[in-house]
Amino acid sequence: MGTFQIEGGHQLQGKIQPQGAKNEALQILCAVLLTSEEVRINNIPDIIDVNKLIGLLENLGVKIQKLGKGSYIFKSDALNLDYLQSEQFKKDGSGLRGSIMIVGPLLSRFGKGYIPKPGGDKIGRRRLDTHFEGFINLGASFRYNKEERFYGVEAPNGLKGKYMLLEEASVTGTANIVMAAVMAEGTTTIYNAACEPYLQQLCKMLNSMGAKIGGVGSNLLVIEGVTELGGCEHTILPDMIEIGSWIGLAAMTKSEITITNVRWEMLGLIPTTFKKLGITIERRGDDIFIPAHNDGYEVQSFIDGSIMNISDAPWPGFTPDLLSIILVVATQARGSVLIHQKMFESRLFFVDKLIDMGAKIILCDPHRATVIGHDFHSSLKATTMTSPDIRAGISLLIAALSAKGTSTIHNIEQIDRGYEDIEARLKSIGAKIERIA
Ligand SMILES: CC(=O)N[C@H]1[C@@H](OP(=O)(O)OP(=O)(O)OC[C@H]2O[C@@H](n3ccc(=O)[nH]c3=O)[C@H](O)[C@@H]2O)O[C@H](CO)[C@@H](O)[C@@H]1O
Ligand SMILES: C=C(OP(=O)(O)O)C(=O)O
Repeated sequence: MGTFQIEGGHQLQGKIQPQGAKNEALQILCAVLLTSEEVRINNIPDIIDVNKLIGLLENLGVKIQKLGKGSYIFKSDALNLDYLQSEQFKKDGSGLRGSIMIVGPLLSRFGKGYIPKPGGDKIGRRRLDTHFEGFINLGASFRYNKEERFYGVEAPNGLKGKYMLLEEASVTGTANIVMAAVMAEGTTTIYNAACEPYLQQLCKMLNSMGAKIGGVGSNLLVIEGVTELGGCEHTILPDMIEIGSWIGLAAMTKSEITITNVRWEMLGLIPTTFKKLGITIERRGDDIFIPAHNDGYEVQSFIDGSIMNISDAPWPGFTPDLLSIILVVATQARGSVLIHQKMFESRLFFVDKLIDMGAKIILCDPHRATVIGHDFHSSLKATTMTSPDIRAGISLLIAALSAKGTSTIHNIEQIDRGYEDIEARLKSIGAKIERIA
C-alpha cells in the first residue's frame, strides 16, 4: 500500500498541464480491437488503469509500439482469442472498470466477447445491464456464470442493427454498444445514449476509421453498419476531471495557478459549477487562470435566495467524478451548500475523514451532504487517512495540502489509477509532498 506524506498550509504557484483523459483513453484503447490496421494514439496518460488495459491488450496479442511519451501504435492483426478463456484473462480483466469495453469490439469483429466482473471504484452498485441488453438487442446470446462472475456474449452469424432506448445513459455501456454496432448489418439507433466528451471523441475516432455514426454529441446516435474499419490517428483530450481537480486545489490553497491547454469548449458545466462556489476562473486563450483567493470565495445563492445545491447528472450535466472535489472545496467557502450525489450510493462516505480534519459537514444520507464552509477562519487539521477511491483520494490530497501540519494518505494506488506522476507535478508548483512507501 503506497503512502504520501504532505506538509500542508503552503500557497502554490505556477502552471500545470493536464494529462490525457483517463476515461477517454480506456474507450479509445478498446477501439483498436476493431481493425487489423495500425492505429496511432497520442496523449495517452501514464496511469495505472490505462497501463493495465494496455497490458491486457498485449496479452490478447495486440502488437504495441511505443513511439514516445503518450504516443503508441497498436495493431490487432493476429489476436490470440484463446487468452479470453485463460486464468490470466480473469485476473487482467477484473483489474479495472474500463476492461468491460473490450466486449463490444470483440463481439463485433469476432462474433464473441467475454469479460470477468470488471473492477474500478467501489462507489456503489455498478450494474452492467445496459451493456448486455444492448448486445442482446443486436442479436447476441448472453450467458453469465455466477460462481466465476464471468460474462459472455456470442453472435456467430453476426449482429443486426436495431432501434434501442437505453434504460440508463451509461458511459461505458454506450461506448460498448456503439463499438458493437459499427459493423452490424443495417442501422442501429441508440436513444438515451451517453454523450460525454469521451464518447464524442470515440465516435470521432470510429468515423475516421470508416464508421458511419450520426448524432455525435447528442443522446440520439444513428449508426449505419459498415463491413470493416481501417486504421487512424487519434489524440486524446486533456482530462477534464484533472482540470476540475486543479481548480479545486488552487482555490483551497489560495494559490495562483494556470491550467494550460484545457480545450475549454469541451468542459461543459465544469467552470460554471466551480464559479457557483465563488471561485474566479478566468479564460486566457485556451488556458484557465485561477488567481490566488486571498479573501476566500463565497458560495452563490439561487435567484430566489435558496441554498446552493450542486448535483451530478449525465452529460451535459455536471459529472459525478468532480462532486467529491466540489465537496472538499466547499469546506473552506463562505456560506453553505448541499452536495447531492445522485448516481453513486457510496461515494460520499469519505466525508468522515474531512469531519476528522475539522470540516463542518452533515451527511444527510448516502447521497446528500450539507457543507458549512469555514471561510478560512479555521484551517483543516492534518491527519492520517486512507484513500477509498480515486476521486475521494484526490479530494483528501487537496484537503491535506490546505491543512496546517503534516498529513499522511495511505492506499495512494487509488490516486495513481488516474493521476499521472502526481507528486512531481504538484512539487513543480511548490507542493510539499513525498511518496514514502
Ligand atoms: C471508466 C469510466 O468511464 N468510468 C466512468 C463511467 O463509469 P460507468 O460507465 O461504469 O458508469 P455508468 O454511466 O454506467 O453509470 C454510473 C452510475 O450512474 C447511474 N446512472 C447512470 C446514468 C443515468 O442516467 N442514471 C443513473 O442513475 C448508474 O446506475 C451507475 O450507478 O461513467 C461514470 C458516470 O459518469 C463515471 O463516474 C466513471 O468515472
Ligand atoms: C469512478 C471512476 O473511475 P472507474 O469508473 O474506472 O472506477 C472515476 O474515474 O472517477
